[in-house]
Amino acid sequence: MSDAPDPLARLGWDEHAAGAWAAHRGDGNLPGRVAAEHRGGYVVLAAAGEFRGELAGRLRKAAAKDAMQKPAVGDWVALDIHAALGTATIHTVLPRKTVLTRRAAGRGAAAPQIVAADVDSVFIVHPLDQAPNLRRLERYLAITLASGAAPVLALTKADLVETAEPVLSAIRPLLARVAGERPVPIHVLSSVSGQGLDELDAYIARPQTTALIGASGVGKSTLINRWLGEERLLTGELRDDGKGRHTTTHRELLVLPRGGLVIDTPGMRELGLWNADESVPEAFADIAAVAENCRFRDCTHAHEPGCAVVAAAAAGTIEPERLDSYRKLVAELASLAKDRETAARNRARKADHRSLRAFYRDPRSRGQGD
Ligand SMILES: Nc1nc2c(ncn2[C@@H]2O[C@H](COP(=O)(O)OP(=O)(O)OP(=O)(O)O)[C@@H](O)[C@H]2O)c(=O)[nH]1
Ligand SMILES: [Zn+2]
Repeated sequence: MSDAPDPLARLGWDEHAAGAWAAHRGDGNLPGRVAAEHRGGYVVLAAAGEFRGELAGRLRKAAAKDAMQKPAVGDWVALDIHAALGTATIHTVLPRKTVLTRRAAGRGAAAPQIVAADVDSVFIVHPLDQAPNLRRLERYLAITLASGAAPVLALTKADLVETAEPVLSAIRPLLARVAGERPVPIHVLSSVSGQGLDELDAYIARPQTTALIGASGVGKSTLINRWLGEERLLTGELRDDGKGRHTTTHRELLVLPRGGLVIDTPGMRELGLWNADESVPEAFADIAAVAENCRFRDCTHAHEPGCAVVAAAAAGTIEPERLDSYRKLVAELASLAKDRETAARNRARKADHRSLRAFYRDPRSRGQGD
């Protein structure tokens, strides 16, 4: 690519985006990318600059019915730009290349929430000064694999430990069992000393988009600030002394000096599985391979006769913790499926009630919301 890329290339415009856009060329709209979502609306980036985005009526209605249709940070969208007002109407979300999705937080909600769209890699961030929570890493891995983006393990705060070896040897076996052609890369980093940062150039150069996930305080914002070359994001320290700068506490797509783009995902406590039916077995390829030999296809590997997984655990070829973790994620997927069924039934029932009320012109239905 040339030294002076066209403005869309600066937003991560790639073959996929160009292909997705082809269907919209000629309808008068312009392509743009969702950089942030606020309570009242969106921030979108386009070739002509940054605009305040709002949803077109039709898209608003579709998004209210189905959360996956709602524009998310990272999405390419078709815009009607009102340059004089600094605003843009978002008409369409272009077909996504990848989508990182979690189950919306909160009790009983059987709805998805998009964490980031159209990312190429997802950095799963873990600090070296903490013992790795393998269960948590397995969950991050399953969610990342489900997104279609490439998982990368970023081990931060290398300056705080003498050696990364204990954490590496705990994590390596877990990553070695992930199905797929490419092994999951591991990077040992420090945003303080700069160690390992030059290994990351491939992820943060044009036209790559990278999302960072991980618990609070693992060093996501600090790493992004390093990439930005400025203290743009609010980090733990800044938060403590409460200095006001251009800071952010929400998901935001940022353009990096090297031409890549990055999405921070601060403050995400829960990462419930959503579309992970296939990626959980992918993250547990070792157990999934053994499970092929279970007597029942829908074996939960708990108490069924002829369970090959339980037999392998008894024989010591599968670690009990790993089996336990796998079972928990499989159970979470099963309960999600049940909650989704219930939610769908309730929606259908509500629709029936509405049409019945309309049919009988029930006076109670007048002036009463539901
Ligand atoms: N020693 C050391 N400290 C670091 C490093 N990276 C981050 N920190 C510190 O760790 C703390 C948390 O870092 P953040 O970057 O705010 O963590 P975060 O992952 O963005 O956290 P949330 O925004 O809450 O999700 C801050 O005090 C940082 O200064 C590092 O490489 N070395
Ligand atoms: Zn079984």
